[in-house]
This record gives sequence, structure tokens and C-alpha cells, in this order.
Amino acid sequence: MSTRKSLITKEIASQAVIDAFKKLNPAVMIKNPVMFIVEVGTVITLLLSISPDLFGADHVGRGYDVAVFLILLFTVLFGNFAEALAEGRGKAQADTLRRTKSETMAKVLLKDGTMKQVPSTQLKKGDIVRVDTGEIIPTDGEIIEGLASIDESAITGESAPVIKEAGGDFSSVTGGTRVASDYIIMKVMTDPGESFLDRMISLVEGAKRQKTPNEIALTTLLAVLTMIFIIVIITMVPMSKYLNVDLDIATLIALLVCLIPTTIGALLSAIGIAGMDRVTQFNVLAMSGKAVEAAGDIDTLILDKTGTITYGNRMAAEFTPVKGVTQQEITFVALQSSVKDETPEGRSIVELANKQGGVWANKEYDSAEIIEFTAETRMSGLDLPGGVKIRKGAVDAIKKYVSALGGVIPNDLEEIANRIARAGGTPLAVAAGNRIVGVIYLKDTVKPGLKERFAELRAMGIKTIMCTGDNPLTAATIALEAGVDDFIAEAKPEDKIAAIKKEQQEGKLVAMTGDGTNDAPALAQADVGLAMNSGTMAAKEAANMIDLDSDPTKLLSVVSIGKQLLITRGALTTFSIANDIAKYFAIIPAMFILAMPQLDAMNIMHLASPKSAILSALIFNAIIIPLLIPIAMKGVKYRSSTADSLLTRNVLLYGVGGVIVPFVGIKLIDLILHGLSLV
Ligand SMILES: Nc1ncnc2c1ncn2[C@@H]1O[C@H](COP(=O)(O)OP(=O)(O)OP(=O)(O)O)[C@@H](O)[C@H]1O
Ligand SMILES: [K+]
Ligand SMILES: [Mg+2]
Repeated sequence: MSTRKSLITKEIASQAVIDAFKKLNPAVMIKNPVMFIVEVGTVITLLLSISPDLFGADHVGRGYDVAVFLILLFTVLFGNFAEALAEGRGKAQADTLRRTKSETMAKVLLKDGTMKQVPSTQLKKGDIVRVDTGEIIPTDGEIIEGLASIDESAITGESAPVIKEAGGDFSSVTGGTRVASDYIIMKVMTDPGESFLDRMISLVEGAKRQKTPNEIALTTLLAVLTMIFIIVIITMVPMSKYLNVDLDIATLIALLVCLIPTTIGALLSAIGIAGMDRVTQFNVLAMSGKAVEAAGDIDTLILDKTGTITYGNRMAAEFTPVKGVTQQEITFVALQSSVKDETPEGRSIVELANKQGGVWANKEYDSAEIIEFTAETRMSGLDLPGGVKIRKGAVDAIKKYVSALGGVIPNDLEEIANRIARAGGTPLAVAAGNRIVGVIYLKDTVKPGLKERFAELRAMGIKTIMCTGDNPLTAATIALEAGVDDFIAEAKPEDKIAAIKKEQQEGKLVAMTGDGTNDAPALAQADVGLAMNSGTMAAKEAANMIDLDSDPTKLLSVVSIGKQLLITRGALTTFSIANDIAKYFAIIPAMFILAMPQLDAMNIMHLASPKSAILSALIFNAIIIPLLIPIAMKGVKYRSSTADSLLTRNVLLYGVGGVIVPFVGIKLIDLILHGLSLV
């Protein structure tokens, strides 16, 4: 996004302060049971501050009630502030995107051939729109005519324009982007309010954020812990009566709040939101937090080849005739096979044929039947009016086709195709009737830097498998060049799904990256489906993540963020619960020491007075929340090579730290309170 900011700005922080108060609304708070209990405690101590004798004779004095009330209020506000801060950056981004979405007028082409100006917000699925140089594309759609360079910086932040054209995997355009040169005629693919930009806005804004299953499980666990502590505190009342100790309400509430897991309760949603936000900073749109978390546990990554590992602009580079066929003939048949093929491959073949002197009279083909390319048949071509069938396609597909018609396979076909495949190119066999005349060499380029990134994935224990419709030899060449662990060649769409299902049945979590319409079912089947932004609308709709930079190794960053999210949540939960031990040692002796001098053995902290002990523990409990906000937002550091040792290290760090830090903190606060003669 064009105005991506890496830091929390002053505006975001001050807005978060305001939002922290707004979030005090009990209807909002109840979604977070732990903090809701703290809020209830805040209200009760507020009542006690106003009328100290409300629940029986007061022994502690109004000042103490007011102190407890204020600390509790800040505890709740700190938690709200953390969540508001995490939400802030997304809200700011959403505002910028909304400005991009300014209303434009669209030129709709009507059936009678006339043009009508219509506001972009009124465009419906199926409308045909013309967009000229310099104009903003009014909504999402697919190019049906033309080739243009598109400036997508409003959405991707990338300033270099990209080429989009009718047919194939590069035909989708996004509302809010701009035609930088030439013109396009597009078919509207979304209804008002459902465009990519709309989805992006509600995503970064967190409007549709749902708790992930992990988060729900943890929230439930924290709520159960809270219930248990409430029961413990309630049973303390008759116990203390028996011991002849007067326990006032404010102290009981203070004790309860100290014991329930307020630290993680306050930071839990901020951790989740910040994780989603970090994904966005990497120019990846995650449709759900669940997908980000799943990315943290991925075992296998399946990638499509063309358009994902390679740039995907396969261009015809050479026409090679088989023995006995002239260069002229293969050029002409290749041309015939592609005059009606609107895919980029098809157009590049026509272009090359024209360059080599191949010409045709268009009207000759007007009555021909077009056989469009499908990923299923892996062929395309024409049935000429005279009865001759022209076909081109994957070599094995054409071989099968020709054999079925009783044709013979030329001896040198294999050799020609293999030479192309070994160079990493895609060979397309060309046939007229049952006669194979030669091979078209489609060249493609592997995206740079993949090898190193796949090696990093390997170090994380993630296996990479390339899945392609191309032949085994081309696949092997590209697989070697890109550095994937394994490959599956001659794969049809259902084979891609089968490959994913097979891994899933072995209990593995699978990610899939792809760009084509034929990848869409596989993207939907995978636990994490990452679509290239350069890809088709169908792929982007099926995926649960979209990489705006169309970089297949972006998954690496998403995996790191996912792992970081899980580790951060685990670390802060450990810390929060470990904290209790210290608070227990601070508060329990303080409460009972007068009635039971034996408890002095437990009084290892030697705090100034019972009141000071309780207030110090409560203050520590409150200020630890803002102190941990940076960790919740940035995440615990994650290094790829040490996944297991990292977990042990974190449990030690946050578990042991969680026990020690509050001992030190509470003692310090006690010394300060005492030094200032506040208690
Ligand atoms: N326009 C076309 N006409 C005829 N055959 C084609 C055409 N485009 C591609 N093919 C052949 O069909 C095969 C499958 O193409 P497709 O683009 O569906 O591959 P895919 O399954 O998406 O795999 P990947 O994108 O990973 O290469 C190609 O390898 C090629 O041999
Ligand atoms: K607590
Ligand atoms: Mg593809």
C-alpha cells in the first residue's frame, strides 16, 4: 500500500487513547471475559470509593478503596489501549484506501454499440466497460479486448506498471488501479461493495476479524481459570471469618484481579491483530487470521510452475519442423493453430509466425470452429471448414490425439521436444490432421532468487513440490533451476488437488501458491492458499491470501509471521500465568499475617505493610500490560533454523522470567510507595 508506515504514529497513539475509553462499554468488554471481570471489580470499587460502608462496616478507609479503583481502571484501560493501538494502523490504512476508492465515471458499452457514462458504484457484474489511457479502472474485471500497461501502485505500492491482456492468466484488473498506456475493454466481475478494494478495506480495518480456533480455545481456557479463581476467592470469605480476619471487599477484588490471567487477557487480541497487520506490511492480504496461524505450522508447499515459479509470459521462440517438413510449413501450421488462440502463448505464436513471413487471410478462418485451450485437454486449435483439424498442445497430448486418428509419430519428435525441455522451455507439438509437423518452443524465465528462499524453507522443515501441466523433462529442468525438493509433471487441475489431499491425509498442513484459474480448486483445498496478484480473479477468490507482489516465496515471510504469532501468544500466556506465583507470595501473607503469625515464613518479600503489598502487586499487574505491548505488537523474535530449541528457550525465558520479574517489580513498587510515604 502506497502509504505503508512501519511505526505507530502520534495520531494512531492518540486515537488509541480515545478508543481505550470507548471500549469500556460493557457490551464490548464482555467478549473478553478476563478483562470484563476486572471491569466489574472497577465498578464495585468505584461504588466503595463513593460510599465505603456500602457492603458492611469499612475498616480500610476511603483512600484505599479509591487507590484500588484507580489501579483497576488503568488495568482495563491499558488492555483496551493495547487492542486499539493494534487496530490503529489498519484503520489508518483503510482510510488511505478509501480515498483511492473515489467515485469515478465509467464508460459502459451498450449492446447497440453506443457508450453511456455510469458512476462506478453502479456497475454490475457482466457490464462491459472501456477504460482509456490515464483513466482509473472503475471496478474489478477481466480484460476481454486489448493489451495495456496498468499502474497498480494504489494497491500494491509498486510503481512499475504491469502488462495486462485479454485471455490467459494475466487478464484480471483491479478497481482503483490506472491504465497507464493504451486502452482496455473489460467485463465487470464483481457487484457493488464486493470488489477487491472493498474487501481490502474491511480486511485492514479488521471489520470482519474473527477469532481463530486457537484464540477461542485460549479465551475459553482463560475464562475457566478466571471462574476457578472467583470460586477460590469466594470460599476465602467464610474461611477468613473462621480465622477471625476481616477481609474487605476491595482487597478480595484486588486479590482476584492479581490471580486471574489479566496480562494475556489484555494482550490476546492485540497479538492477533498485530500478526495480521505484519502480514499486510509484507504486501500480503490475509483473508483470515486462521490462515496466518496455519501458515505457522505448514509442512508442505505446493507451487504451480508457470506464472508462479516462472514469470509466466511464455513466448514462442522457435518453430522446429520434424524430418520431411519444411520450415515454411511448420510456420504456417503453427500460425493456423493460433490465429484464434487468445492466450498470451497463442498470440506470441502468431507474432513469431508473422515475423517469419507467415501470412493468412483472416476470412478463411471465419467459419472455422475454434477449439479453445483447456488445462484438461492441454491442446487448442481449429477445425477448418474443409475438414482439416489443426491442433497444438503438450507433446504427450498431441501424440495421443494423432495416434487415435491413426497417424504415425515422427522419429525425431521426441528428440526435438527433449532438447527444448532440457533448456527449461515448453515444447508444443503441432499437428495438421493426423500428421505431426513440428514443435513450437515456448520460452519462460524462472523468477530470480528462488533457490535461496526455498533453501530457507527447507531449513524450516518445509518441503516444496512444484506441480505443473508441463512435461516431465521441462518440469525437471525448472525444478532444478528453482531448487524445489520435488515435482509433479503433466498434472491436470484434479491432480493438483489430489497431491494436496495426499499430503493432508498424512496429517500434514499444506500451503499452495498459484495464479491460474486451473489452480483455483487446489488453492481452495489447501490449508493456506496464496494467490499471485498477477493471477486470475478465480484464483484470487479461491485463495485465503493474496500476494500483491506475486512472489511465490512470500510464503516464507508469512510462515515466519505465523510461527511468530503462535510463539508470542504462547510466551505471553506462560509469562502471565507464571506471574501469579510472585503475586501469591506478596498478597497472601499480607492478608493473613496479623491473624496467623506463622505465615511469616511465607513473607519472603518483606513488604512494608499489608496495604502496600496488595497495592504494589496490583500496580505491577497493571503496568506490566503496557510494558509488554511492544512484544505483543512486534512479536517474539523468530529465527528459522532453531524452531524446537526456540520453543524451549521461550518457555524458560518467559516462564522463569515470569516468576522472577514480578518479585523484583513488586518489591521496587513497594519501596517507592513506602519511600513516598503513600502507604
Ligand atoms: N494456448 C495453448 N494451446 C495449446 N496448448 C497449450 C497452451 N498453453 C499451454 N499449453 C500446453 O498445456 C500444458 C498445460 O498448460 P497450463 O498452463 O494449464 O499449465 P499448468 O497446469 O497451469 O501448469 P503450470 O502453470 O505450472 O505450468 C502446457 O504445459 C502446454 O504444454
Ligand atoms: K493477573
Ligand atoms: Mg498456471
